[in-house]
Amino acid sequence: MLEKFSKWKSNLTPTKTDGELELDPAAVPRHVAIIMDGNGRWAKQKGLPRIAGHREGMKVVNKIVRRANELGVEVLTLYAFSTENWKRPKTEVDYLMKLPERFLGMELPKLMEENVKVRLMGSLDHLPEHTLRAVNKAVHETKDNTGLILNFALNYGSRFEMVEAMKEIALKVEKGELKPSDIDEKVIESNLMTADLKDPDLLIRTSGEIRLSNFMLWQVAYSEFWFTDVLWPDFNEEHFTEAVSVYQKRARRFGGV
Ligand SMILES: CCc1cc(N2CCCCCC2)n2ncc(-c3ccc(F)cc3)c2n1
Repeated sequence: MLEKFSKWKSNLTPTKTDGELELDPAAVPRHVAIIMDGNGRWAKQKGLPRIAGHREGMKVVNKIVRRANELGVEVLTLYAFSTENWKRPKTEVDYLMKLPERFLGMELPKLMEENVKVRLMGSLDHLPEHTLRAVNKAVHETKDNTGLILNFALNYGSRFEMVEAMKEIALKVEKGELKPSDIDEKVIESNLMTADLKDPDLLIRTSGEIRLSNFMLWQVAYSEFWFTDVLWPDFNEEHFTEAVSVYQKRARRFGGV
Protein backbone atom coordinates (compact mmCIF):
# COMPACT_ATOMS: atom_id res chain seq x y z
CA MET A 1 0.00 0.00 0.00
CA LEU A 2 2.80 2.36 0.97
CA GLU A 3 4.56 1.97 -2.38
CA LYS A 4 1.17 2.57 -4.00
CA PHE A 5 1.01 5.90 -2.12
CA SER A 6 4.59 6.71 -3.01
CA LYS A 7 3.56 6.53 -6.68
CA TRP A 8 1.27 9.47 -5.96
CA LYS A 9 4.13 11.59 -4.79
CA SER A 10 5.93 13.40 -7.50
CA ASN A 11 9.68 13.88 -7.41
CA LEU A 12 11.15 16.77 -5.58
CA THR A 13 11.68 18.62 -8.82
CA PRO A 14 9.57 18.55 -12.00
CA THR A 15 10.49 15.69 -14.27
CA LYS A 16 10.50 18.04 -17.23
CA THR A 17 10.95 21.74 -17.71
CA ASP A 18 7.90 23.75 -18.55
CA GLY A 19 8.91 23.99 -22.18
CA GLU A 20 8.81 20.20 -22.60
CA LEU A 21 5.46 19.58 -20.83
CA GLU A 22 2.82 19.32 -23.49
CA LEU A 23 -0.61 20.30 -22.12
CA ASP A 24 -3.88 19.85 -23.97
CA PRO A 25 -5.64 23.23 -23.63
CA ALA A 26 -8.99 21.49 -24.07
CA ALA A 27 -8.37 19.20 -21.09
CA VAL A 28 -7.28 21.66 -18.41
CA PRO A 29 -8.95 20.89 -15.07
CA ARG A 30 -11.80 23.40 -14.59
CA HIS A 31 -11.43 23.50 -10.80
CA VAL A 32 -8.11 22.98 -9.01
CA ALA A 33 -7.98 22.91 -5.19
CA ILE A 34 -4.70 23.17 -3.29
CA ILE A 35 -3.76 22.34 0.31
CA MET A 36 -0.78 24.70 0.64
CA ASP A 37 1.20 22.71 3.23
CA GLY A 38 4.79 22.76 4.42
CA ASN A 39 5.33 26.45 5.27
CA GLY A 40 6.39 25.83 8.88
CA ARG A 41 8.67 22.94 7.91
CA TRP A 42 10.27 25.05 5.18
CA ALA A 43 11.10 27.75 7.75
CA LYS A 44 12.42 25.19 10.26
CA GLN A 45 14.71 23.65 7.63
CA LYS A 46 16.19 27.11 7.05
CA GLY A 47 16.44 27.98 10.74
CA LEU A 48 13.83 30.71 10.30
CA PRO A 49 10.71 31.48 12.36
CA ARG A 50 7.49 29.81 11.12
CA ILE A 51 6.07 33.13 9.98
CA ALA A 52 8.93 33.35 7.43
CA GLY A 53 7.46 30.23 5.81
CA HIS A 54 4.01 31.79 5.65
CA ARG A 55 5.46 34.97 4.14
CA GLU A 56 7.32 32.96 1.50
CA GLY A 57 4.22 30.87 0.92
CA MET A 58 2.20 33.97 0.15
CA LYS A 59 4.60 34.86 -2.72
CA VAL A 60 3.91 31.40 -4.22
CA VAL A 61 0.16 32.09 -4.18
CA ASN A 62 0.80 34.94 -6.57
CA LYS A 63 2.80 32.79 -9.01
CA ILE A 64 0.28 29.93 -9.03
CA VAL A 65 -2.72 32.23 -9.50
CA ARG A 66 -0.96 33.64 -12.57
CA ARG A 67 -0.11 30.21 -13.99
CA ALA A 68 -3.64 28.85 -13.34
CA ASN A 69 -5.11 31.86 -15.13
CA GLU A 70 -2.68 31.41 -18.06
CA LEU A 71 -3.67 27.74 -18.43
CA GLY A 72 -7.40 28.57 -18.42
CA VAL A 73 -8.32 27.04 -15.05
CA GLU A 74 -11.83 28.32 -14.15
CA VAL A 75 -11.68 27.97 -10.34
CA LEU A 76 -8.65 27.85 -8.06
CA THR A 77 -9.45 27.05 -4.42
CA LEU A 78 -6.65 27.65 -1.90
CA TYR A 79 -6.82 26.29 1.66
CA ALA A 80 -5.44 29.32 3.48
CA PHE A 81 -6.70 28.79 7.06
CA SER A 82 -8.52 25.82 8.59
CA THR A 83 -10.81 25.78 11.60
CA GLU A 84 -8.05 23.80 13.33
CA ASN A 85 -5.44 26.54 12.74
CA TRP A 86 -6.82 28.60 15.66
CA LYS A 87 -4.96 26.17 17.95
CA ARG A 88 -1.61 27.60 16.77
CA PRO A 89 0.28 30.15 18.93
CA LYS A 90 -1.49 33.54 19.06
CA THR A 91 1.50 35.30 17.51
CA GLU A 92 1.33 32.99 14.48
CA VAL A 93 -2.45 33.33 14.11
CA ASP A 94 -2.18 37.12 14.38
CA TYR A 95 0.47 37.09 11.63
CA LEU A 96 -1.62 34.81 9.41
CA MET A 97 -4.66 37.04 9.81
CA LYS A 98 -2.69 39.96 8.40
CA LEU A 99 -1.69 38.07 5.22
CA PRO A 100 -4.94 38.65 3.29
CA GLU A 101 -4.62 42.44 3.56
CA ARG A 102 -0.92 42.23 2.77
CA PHE A 103 -1.55 40.05 -0.29
CA LEU A 104 -4.48 42.11 -1.54
CA GLY A 105 -2.72 45.39 -0.86
CA MET A 106 -0.01 44.26 -3.28
CA GLU A 107 -1.95 42.13 -5.76
CA LEU A 108 -5.52 43.42 -6.07
CA PRO A 109 -4.72 45.87 -8.91
CA LYS A 110 -3.11 43.03 -10.91
CA LEU A 111 -6.00 40.68 -10.11
CA MET A 112 -8.37 43.34 -11.47
CA GLU A 113 -6.26 43.70 -14.63
CA GLU A 114 -6.36 39.94 -15.10
CA ASN A 115 -10.14 39.80 -14.64
CA VAL A 116 -9.81 37.53 -11.58
CA LYS A 117 -12.84 37.22 -9.27
CA VAL A 118 -12.00 36.82 -5.57
CA ARG A 119 -14.35 34.49 -3.66
CA LEU A 120 -14.28 33.25 -0.07
CA MET A 121 -15.54 30.16 1.71
CA GLY A 122 -15.51 29.46 5.44
CA SER A 123 -16.90 30.81 8.71
CA LEU A 124 -15.95 34.41 8.01
CA ASP A 125 -17.78 35.95 10.98
CA HIS A 126 -15.02 34.66 13.30
CA LEU A 127 -12.25 36.48 11.43
CA PRO A 128 -10.74 39.69 12.83
CA GLU A 129 -12.40 42.90 11.60
CA HIS A 130 -9.28 44.07 9.71
CA THR A 131 -9.06 40.75 7.83
CA LEU A 132 -12.77 40.80 6.98
CA ARG A 133 -12.57 44.37 5.74
CA ALA A 134 -9.72 43.52 3.36
CA VAL A 135 -11.24 40.35 1.93
CA ASN A 136 -14.75 41.83 1.58
CA LYS A 137 -13.27 44.82 -0.27
CA ALA A 138 -11.56 42.43 -2.73
CA VAL A 139 -14.74 40.39 -3.21
CA HIS A 140 -16.71 43.57 -3.86
CA GLU A 141 -14.16 45.13 -6.23
CA THR A 142 -13.80 41.95 -8.31
CA LYS A 143 -17.49 40.86 -8.25
CA ASP A 144 -18.09 41.70 -11.94
CA ASN A 145 -14.91 40.03 -13.19
CA THR A 146 -15.50 37.02 -15.40
CA GLY A 147 -12.10 35.30 -15.41
CA LEU A 148 -10.52 32.87 -12.96
CA ILE A 149 -12.47 32.50 -9.71
CA LEU A 150 -9.87 32.69 -6.91
CA ASN A 151 -11.61 30.96 -4.00
CA PHE A 152 -9.84 31.36 -0.65
CA ALA A 153 -10.85 28.87 2.06
CA LEU A 154 -10.63 30.94 5.22
CA ASN A 155 -11.53 29.49 8.63
CA TYR A 156 -12.92 26.58 6.63
CA GLY A 157 -13.65 23.06 7.83
CA SER A 158 -15.51 20.47 5.75
CA ARG A 159 -17.24 18.74 8.64
CA PHE A 160 -18.46 22.11 9.97
CA GLU A 161 -19.68 22.94 6.46
CA MET A 162 -21.62 19.65 6.25
CA VAL A 163 -23.13 20.04 9.74
CA GLU A 164 -24.35 23.55 8.80
CA ALA A 165 -25.82 22.20 5.55
CA MET A 166 -27.69 19.45 7.43
CA LYS A 167 -29.07 22.02 9.90
CA GLU A 168 -30.31 24.20 7.02
CA ILE A 169 -31.96 21.22 5.36
CA ALA A 170 -33.56 20.13 8.67
CA LEU A 171 -34.93 23.66 9.08
CA LYS A 172 -36.46 23.52 5.57
CA VAL A 173 -38.11 20.18 6.42
CA GLU A 174 -39.38 21.64 9.71
CA LYS A 175 -40.86 24.62 7.82
CA GLY A 176 -42.49 22.28 5.33
CA GLU A 177 -40.36 23.61 2.46
CA LEU A 178 -38.85 20.14 2.00
CA LYS A 179 -39.94 16.56 2.56
CA PRO A 180 -37.31 14.09 3.88
CA SER A 181 -37.84 12.09 0.68
CA ASP A 182 -36.76 15.19 -1.30
CA ILE A 183 -33.26 15.10 0.23
CA ASP A 184 -30.72 13.90 -2.32
CA GLU A 185 -27.14 14.79 -3.33
CA LYS A 186 -28.30 17.90 -5.20
CA VAL A 187 -30.15 19.22 -2.12
CA ILE A 188 -27.07 18.68 0.06
CA GLU A 189 -24.72 20.28 -2.49
CA SER A 190 -27.00 23.31 -2.79
CA ASN A 191 -26.56 23.90 0.95
CA LEU A 192 -22.76 23.67 0.97
CA MET A 193 -20.46 26.70 0.75
CA THR A 194 -19.56 25.61 -2.79
CA ALA A 195 -23.16 25.55 -4.05
CA ASP A 196 -22.27 27.78 -7.01
CA LEU A 197 -19.06 25.91 -7.95
CA LYS A 198 -18.32 22.66 -9.81
CA ASP A 199 -16.42 20.08 -7.73
CA PRO A 200 -12.62 20.13 -7.92
CA ASP A 201 -11.27 18.06 -10.82
CA LEU A 202 -7.78 18.07 -9.29
CA LEU A 203 -6.68 18.31 -5.66
CA ILE A 204 -3.02 19.14 -5.02
CA ARG A 205 -1.35 18.78 -1.62
CA THR A 206 2.24 19.81 -0.99
CA SER A 207 4.76 18.75 1.69
CA GLY A 208 4.38 14.99 1.39
CA GLU A 209 1.40 14.57 3.69
CA ILE A 210 -1.19 12.19 2.22
CA ARG A 211 -4.29 13.42 4.05
CA LEU A 212 -7.33 15.57 3.29
CA SER A 213 -7.23 17.44 6.64
CA ASN A 214 -10.97 18.17 6.70
CA PHE A 215 -10.82 19.91 3.31
CA MET A 216 -13.78 19.71 0.87
CA LEU A 217 -14.52 16.10 1.90
CA TRP A 218 -17.83 16.01 -0.01
CA GLN A 219 -16.58 17.88 -3.04
CA VAL A 220 -13.44 15.81 -3.74
CA ALA A 221 -15.36 12.50 -3.96
CA TYR A 222 -14.40 12.14 -7.64
CA SER A 223 -11.32 14.39 -7.79
CA GLU A 224 -7.88 13.34 -8.98
CA PHE A 225 -5.33 13.72 -6.15
CA TRP A 226 -1.74 14.81 -6.80
CA PHE A 227 0.59 14.71 -3.81
CA THR A 228 4.09 16.15 -3.90
CA ASP A 229 6.94 16.20 -1.38
CA VAL A 230 7.69 19.78 -2.39
CA LEU A 231 7.06 22.22 0.47
CA TRP A 232 4.63 25.01 -0.47
CA PRO A 233 7.23 27.81 -0.35
CA ASP A 234 9.30 25.81 -2.90
CA PHE A 235 6.27 25.06 -5.12
CA ASN A 236 6.41 26.83 -8.47
CA GLU A 237 4.72 27.17 -11.85
CA GLU A 238 6.53 24.09 -13.21
CA HIS A 239 5.20 21.92 -10.37
CA PHE A 240 1.69 23.23 -11.06
CA THR A 241 2.06 22.52 -14.77
CA GLU A 242 3.33 19.02 -13.99
CA ALA A 243 0.28 18.35 -11.79
CA VAL A 244 -2.01 19.44 -14.65
CA SER A 245 -0.02 17.29 -17.10
CA VAL A 246 -0.34 14.21 -14.84
CA TYR A 247 -4.07 14.95 -14.47
CA GLN A 248 -4.45 15.00 -18.24
CA LYS A 249 -2.58 11.72 -18.67
CA ARG A 250 -4.81 10.04 -16.06
CA ALA A 251 -7.94 11.46 -17.69
CA ARG A 252 -6.79 10.08 -21.06
CA ARG A 253 -6.09 6.66 -19.47
CA PHE A 254 -9.55 6.47 -17.93
CA GLY A 255 -11.32 7.80 -20.97
CA GLY A 256 -11.68 11.18 -19.34
CA VAL A 257 -15.30 10.46 -18.40
C1 LIG B 1 -5.79 33.94 6.46
C2 LIG B 1 -4.65 33.07 6.31
C3 LIG B 1 -3.87 33.20 5.03
C4 LIG B 1 -2.63 32.56 4.94
C5 LIG B 1 -1.89 32.68 3.80
N1 LIG B 1 -0.68 32.03 3.72
C6 LIG B 1 -0.21 31.15 4.78
C7 LIG B 1 -0.65 29.76 4.65
C8 LIG B 1 -0.51 29.10 3.35
C9 LIG B 1 0.45 29.59 2.37
C10 LIG B 1 0.02 30.87 1.69
C11 LIG B 1 0.22 32.07 2.57
N2 LIG B 1 -2.41 33.42 2.76
N3 LIG B 1 -1.91 33.67 1.52
C12 LIG B 1 -2.82 34.40 0.85
C13 LIG B 1 -3.92 34.63 1.67
C14 LIG B 1 -5.15 35.34 1.30
C15 LIG B 1 -6.36 34.97 1.89
C16 LIG B 1 -7.53 35.62 1.50
C17 LIG B 1 -7.47 36.60 0.54
F1 LIG B 1 -8.60 37.22 0.13
C18 LIG B 1 -6.27 36.98 -0.05
C19 LIG B 1 -5.11 36.33 0.32
C20 LIG B 1 -3.65 33.99 2.87
N4 LIG B 1 -4.40 33.90 3.99
